Amino acid sequence: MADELQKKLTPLRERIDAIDAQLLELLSERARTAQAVGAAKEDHAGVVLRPEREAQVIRRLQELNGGPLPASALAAIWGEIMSACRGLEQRPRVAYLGPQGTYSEQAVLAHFGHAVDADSCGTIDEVFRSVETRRADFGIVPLENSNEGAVNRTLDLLLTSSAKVIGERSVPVVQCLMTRSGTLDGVTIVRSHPQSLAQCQGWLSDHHPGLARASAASNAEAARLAAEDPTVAAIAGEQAAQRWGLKIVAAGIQDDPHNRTRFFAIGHIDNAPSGRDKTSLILAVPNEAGAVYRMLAPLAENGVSMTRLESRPARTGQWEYYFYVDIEGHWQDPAVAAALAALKARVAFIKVLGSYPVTS
Ligand SMILES: C=C(O[C@@H]1C=C(C(=O)O)C=C[C@H]1O)C(=O)O
Repeated sequence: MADELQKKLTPLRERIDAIDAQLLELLSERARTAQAVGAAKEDHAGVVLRPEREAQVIRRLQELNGGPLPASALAAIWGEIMSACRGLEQRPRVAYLGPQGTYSEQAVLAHFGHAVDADSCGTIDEVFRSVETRRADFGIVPLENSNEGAVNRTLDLLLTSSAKVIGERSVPVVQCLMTRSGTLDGVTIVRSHPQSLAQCQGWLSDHHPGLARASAASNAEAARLAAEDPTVAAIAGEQAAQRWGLKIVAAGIQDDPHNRTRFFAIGHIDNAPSGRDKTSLILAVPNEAGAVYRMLAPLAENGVSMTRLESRPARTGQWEYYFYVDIEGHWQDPAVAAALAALKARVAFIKVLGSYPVTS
């Protein structure tokens, strides 16, 4: 029986080895060609990383794809290929909310691939500062969670920052309860980022109503604390358990199984249109009847779809708000440009945070 299987496997494995050798040859040729592009850019002081071009490379292959690999697999594979290719020219330094093992770190790798120097920061403020002072080329900041809504600190910092939004990345969130021993024996407190505690509050109340809850600066920081103290459990992603040597007590404990967090990539580059883009704006209008309606009318009049609307108090004490709006299209697209021109004439304040390729 084993012989029979071996007889079938041997030629198939030989075929895979031969294909891999061919792939390697092609990948090496691709890398050399990308290096030539890099050299040409250097001659013209161009930026190495071009998000719109990378989005187009992936979309073209997804269109060509006849299966069996799914579109998401092509995006992951070519994302890494392009990361490795541009890494030969320049590894971008990317600041994120650390420590290692956070979903922000996962978003860094999903967005930029592994050929990066990922720079862990203690706070979202520090991520912004790092990008603003050009210590980092890019930053990854959490923007919204499908369960808990906006990350207010990020919204507030976007208002005043000189950094532009250069990309978006959505990461599935699978929360796990973890401890040093893999059990809750002797555990009195569970720690996590407040958003994560909120995402698991139903499960915690049902399964461990007696466990005290306390906040931590990040999920991975909670994991680090749990690694130091056997009376502490943490809620974090699986990668944090690996990073801090913890064992998982229960996995997938978030109240919504489809929980995702959306991140913004921030930096100083201006993306050209990729063909399928979004633009993020901040708007403010006078505090008077019909103002929000008038604010949004230019979008509808120009056939521009709004994909997100969020408000934050302007902190003037007068019930004034900033509106965070995402629209479909690039600021250079004629319909978007017309809508923005009309908006500028109507609103008290407008800031275009950036246009960037849609990543699905
Ligand atoms: C090679 C280039 O530079 C980088 C690498 C890319 C790639 O490997 O395909 C694509 C865009 C850039 O981020 C290019 O601009 O074409």
